[in-house]
Order: sequence, then C-alpha cells, then structure tokens
Amino acid sequence: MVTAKVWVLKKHFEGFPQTSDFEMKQEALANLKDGELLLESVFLSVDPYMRPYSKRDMKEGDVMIGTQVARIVESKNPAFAVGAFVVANRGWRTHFISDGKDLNLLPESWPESLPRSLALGTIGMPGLTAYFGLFEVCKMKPGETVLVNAAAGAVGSVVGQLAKIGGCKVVGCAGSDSKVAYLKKIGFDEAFNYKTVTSLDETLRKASPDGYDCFFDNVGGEFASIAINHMKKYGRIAVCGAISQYNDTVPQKGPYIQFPMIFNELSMKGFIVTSWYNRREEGVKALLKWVLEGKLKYHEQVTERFENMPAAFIGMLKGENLGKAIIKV
Ligand SMILES: NC(=O)C1=CN([C@@H]2O[C@H](COP(=O)(O)OP(=O)(O)OC[C@H]3O[C@@H](n4cnc5c(N)ncnc54)[C@H](OP(=O)(O)O)[C@@H]3O)[C@@H](O)[C@H]2O)C=CC1
Ligand SMILES: CCCCCC(=O)/C=C/[C@H]1[C@H](O)CC(=O)[C@@H]1CCCCCCC(=O)O
Repeated sequence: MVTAKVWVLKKHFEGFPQTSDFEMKQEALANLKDGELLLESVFLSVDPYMRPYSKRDMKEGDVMIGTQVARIVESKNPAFAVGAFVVANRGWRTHFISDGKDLNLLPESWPESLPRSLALGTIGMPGLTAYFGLFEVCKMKPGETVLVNAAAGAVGSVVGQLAKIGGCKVVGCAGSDSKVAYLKKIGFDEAFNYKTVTSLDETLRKASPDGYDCFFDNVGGEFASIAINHMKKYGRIAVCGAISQYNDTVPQKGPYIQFPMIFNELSMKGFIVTSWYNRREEGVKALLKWVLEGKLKYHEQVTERFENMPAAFIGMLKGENLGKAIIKV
C-alpha cells in the first residue's frame, strides 16, 4: 500500500499566507482497481490563483488546489503505460490514483533537452495565458507598444517575449534590479523596478512617450489605475490578474477608470485562460516551437522537496521567484 503526503489548508489565509496556515498529512491509498492508475508527482506548481481561489472555493481541511507533472508508476488501464508523464490537477499531493479521465498526457515526443516542468510554466497554463491573452484578448498587432507588469514571472516573461516575436515594442516592470536585468537580457526594450521608481507616471511616460496600445495587466490596483492614463486611443487592456490585491484584508479603493476609458475609447477585458482551451494544442505547439528555436527563453525557480511547498508558495507571492515557481518533489 502507498502512503501519499498531502498539504491541507489548515486555516483560511488572513492577509498574507503564513506557513502555520498549512498542515502536512498522510493519506493511505487503496489498491488499484481495473481501469485505474497510480501516479507520483514529480514537479508541482505554486500559482497566484491559489490565494484568491482558496478563499472562494475551499474550506479548512481541504487539500490545497494545484497542478502537477506526474509519472505513472502502476497501471491497470491499457490506455496509460507505466513510465509515461502527465499533467494532472490533483492538488498538493505526492501520490494519487486516477481513472485517467482527468489526465493530460505529455507528448511521447517531449524533447529530451527540455525539463518536463515546462508543462506547468512556459509550455503550460501560464504560457498559454500569455499566448491567448496577448494575441486574442489584446489583439496585439506588429508595430504596437505593449506594457506588462509582473514581467519577470511565469506569465509576464512569456508576454514580453511573445510581444517581441510579434514585432512589437515591449515595456515591462518587476520588483527587483536583478529581475529588471533579466528582462533586458530576454529582449524587453524598456524595463524598470516598480518598487524604486520615484514616479510610476513619469516612468511610464518616459518609456513610451506616445503611450501604449496594449496593456497586459497581471497586477491590478494602483499600478493599473496609473497605467490606464497612458493608453493610446483605442488601446486594449487584458485584465489577467490582480496580484497586488490578493492579500488585502480591506478592499482597495478605485480604480476610477471612466474618464480614460471614454476619452480614449479603450477596451478592457478580463479573461480566464481555460476559456481558450479548445485551442490548447495550437498554443502548446507554438510555445514549444519558439522554445526549441531559442526565441522564447525560460527560467524556473525550483524549490526542492514537497515539504517546502508552503514556503515556495509564500515566496512566490512575495516576489522571490524569477520565472515559474516550481517544486521538485
Ligand atoms: N486570467 C488567467 O487565466 C490567469 C491569470 N494569472 C494571473 O497572472 C498573474 C501572474 O501570474 P504568474 O505569472 O503565475 O505569477 P508570477 O510568476 O509572476 O509570480 C507572481 C509575481 O507577482 C509579483 N507581485 C507580487 N505582489 C505584487 C504586488 N503587490 N505588486 C506587483 N507585483 C507583485 C511578484 O514579482 P515582483 O518581484 O515583480 O513583484 C511575483 O514574483 C497573477 O495575477 C495571476 O493571478 C495567471 C494565470 C492564468
Ligand atoms: C480575482 C482572481 C483572479 C485569478 C486569476 C488567475 O490567476 C486565474 C487562474 C486560472 C487559470 O486561468 C486557469 C486555472 O486553472 C486558474 C484557476 C484555477 C482554479 C482552480 C479551482 C479548483 C478548485 O476549486 O478545486
């Protein structure tokens, strides 16, 4: 019999998550029935959505939500071979049983040169968020100017590079000088540290005096309230995330968006990437191709050991990750 380790939400987060809000438990897994598989998580993902969705969907004692790349270690299902890798959405667990219906097989042709953890990042949900958010929600066109915040993270770093691939000028910001240096290294035209600029307003104006056609917003809050005044006529804003608000105990005021929306006839659209998953294969194929061609660079912030998942999650919310935050079991 296999015993899984799982992380549960012991206590709902109040403000910023604390390690004491989590508890690690053990779960004895039953023997496999016909049609079932036993899987072990190899890489797990910590993502910002876990903070707002825990409040919306979870109760205390539930296993933390989340996805993993897992390896099939035993199979009583002829459609799944032992040794194959899948992406699963089974929460913070080291092992689990599945009937196969909720699994996405990684292609057998997954290139040897690439870590399988990319299926949780640049070639997974965050990469697809950048792809559909930029090309479909922002409707970015060559020659335009794109602004993205949280630009050195899993989604933002792909947004900036896809904007360059698409023939645009790209301006990005992040929360440390080393992240800013990384953005310049991967091709951003302008990059700045939003924590140290004296005036965000002046910095945005200087980075693109004519304004921005597209704004890919991962942060929301005050940043978005200022950035909206720098949009060009008919500018498009993709409201992807609002990480600056996820840990608020008192809701922030504003933004008051009516004037710039009306004067500049802006479009602003919130989106959830899974709404585009009928085109998932197309997105994965494009992202994989650009990675293999060296046009789309990736960085992963790998935390070793399942035991360190809460610390990795909290660290990601604090900005300790460059690129995608991953846990290697
Ligand atoms: N709509 C959708 O379908 C999806 C939305 N998202 C959203 O996209 C955003 C980015 O996600 P993801 O790329 O996975 O995460 P990241 O890899 O970018 O990690 C989060 C980053 O957010 C930044 N951050 C944290 N707090 C603040 C703050 N108060 N102000 C500004 N930046 C902050 C930190 O970077 P720094 O050091 O720069 O501060 C941190 O590294 C999130 O808002 C997430 O919810 C993600 C996936 C799908
Ligand atoms: C105001 C909240 C904004 C959150 C934005 C965000 O990060 C969304 C992420 C989703 C992404 O588009 C695809 C996902 O899988 C993320 C949502 C996951 C929800 C899991 C809920 C599972 C459960 O409740 O069991």
